[in-house]
Amino acid sequence: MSQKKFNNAKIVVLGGPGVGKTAFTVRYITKRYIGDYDRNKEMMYTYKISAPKEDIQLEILDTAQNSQEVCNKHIKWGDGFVFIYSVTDVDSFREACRLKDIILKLKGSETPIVLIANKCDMLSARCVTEDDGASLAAQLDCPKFDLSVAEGYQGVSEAMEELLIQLKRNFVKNLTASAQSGEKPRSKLFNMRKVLKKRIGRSHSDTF
Ligand SMILES: Nc1nc2c(ncn2[C@@H]2O[C@H](COP(=O)(O)OP(=O)(O)OP(=O)(O)O)[C@@H](O)[C@H]2O)c(=O)[nH]1
Repeated sequence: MSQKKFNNAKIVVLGGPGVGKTAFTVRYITKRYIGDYDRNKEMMYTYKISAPKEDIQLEILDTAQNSQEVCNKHIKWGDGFVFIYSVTDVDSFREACRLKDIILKLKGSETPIVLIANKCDMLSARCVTEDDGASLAAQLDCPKFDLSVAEGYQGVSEAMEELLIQLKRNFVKNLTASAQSGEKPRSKLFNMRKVLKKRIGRSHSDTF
């Protein structure tokens, strides 16, 4: 890892069909809810957060329904994950449980994740209980946000803030771990000097 500051992160928004992945992403970036989105379309967004010390550049991948192979590729690419299910759709909750197993296998248990129980405004259509969601969050060891992307920006913003906190914590931890193992990030100049030294050494030995 050569990056010394937490100034960028790759986030993947995952979930079953129609759970509100695009609505969530667009709400976070624009604060708006349009209500009618291109269905099953994968989109990559870049979004800059202004922070006091340094801006943070986010790449946010709003996924579509993909083959398992593509889904695994996205998971390997991401640093942090937003798992969305709809409280009105049991299948989407099962999909979140399935994704949990894949994430734990591919990325390990310390991966930054937030779990989103979306469409809480649809009270009479609710079929996934808060307890079901809480149990999944416990298995993932991650915070859960019960919200309605349709109704407001606040929950979305809080969930993303929490994910950023986890991402930063993970970044610092990895940096500390690599410093302790003596694996210092090398500058380009350092590497060039090393190559030059080797070359000079070789040409000296060629002359004898
Ligand atoms: N009632 C309600 N509808 C929502 C909410 N969030 C999203 N929707 C609606 O759910 C539908 C699907 O939303 P999308 O954001 O397209 O969902 P998606 O997960 O990106 O869908 P795919 O990419 O097709 O899998 C749209 O009609 C949204 O308006 C919500 O919080 N409440």
